[in-house]
Amino acid sequence: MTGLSVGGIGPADFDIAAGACLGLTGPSGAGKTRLLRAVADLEPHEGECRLDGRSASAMPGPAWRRSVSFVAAEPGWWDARVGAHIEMVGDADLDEFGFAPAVRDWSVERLSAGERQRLALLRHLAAGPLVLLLDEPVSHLDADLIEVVIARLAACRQDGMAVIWVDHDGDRLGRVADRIARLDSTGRFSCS
Ligand SMILES: Nc1ncnc2c1ncn2[C@@H]1O[C@H](COP(=O)(O)OP(=O)(O)OP(=O)(O)O)[C@@H](O)[C@H]1O
Repeated sequence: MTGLSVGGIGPADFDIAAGACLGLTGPSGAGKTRLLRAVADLEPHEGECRLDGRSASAMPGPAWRRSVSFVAAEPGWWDARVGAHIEMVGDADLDEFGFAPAVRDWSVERLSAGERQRLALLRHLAAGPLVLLLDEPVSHLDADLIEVVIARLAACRQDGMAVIWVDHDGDRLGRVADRIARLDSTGRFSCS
């Protein structure tokens, strides 16, 4: 990312190698979500994002987002039935994340916050992104499930997927990330 800024947040300059994880933290309202959305080309922004030399501005947004996938803190659902969202997710993956295959027949409405979080993550992973942008991805999970998610993401990183992980928990970021970036309350970006 070069000179990335959105609504007075940034500019942010950083590179992420394949398989690396950048942690992003900062106070509530600093602009972490907006910065992730800018990386995903979901918000008008300045600056340039490149993936393997390809510029986001030279690609249609949906094509960019197939490679650079944003997992929102509150995932969106477009069908009343869970199964419609996870057609590409196998039963073994569901099991790993604590679900029986019958979850496909559940209504989205009945899902708990943590169930939504896990299913949304599985849905994004099934698409095989090169970069995953995670906005507080384990905020609704218990300690055991947090470990499941961390282990799964570590395995994906072994396969080359890069991650930006937004979290308020500095200890957790210290565990999962190679480098920590910070937005302060004025939107100033710094990276260790
Ligand atoms: N489309 C928008 N236009 C203008 N301001 C916005 C827009 N979306 C969000 N904001 C504001 O930008 C600021 C940063 O929001 P953002 O959601 O990125 O913060 P955050 O760092 O992710 O916060 P939190 O840790 O609470 O989730 C907030 O003050 C928010 O109200």
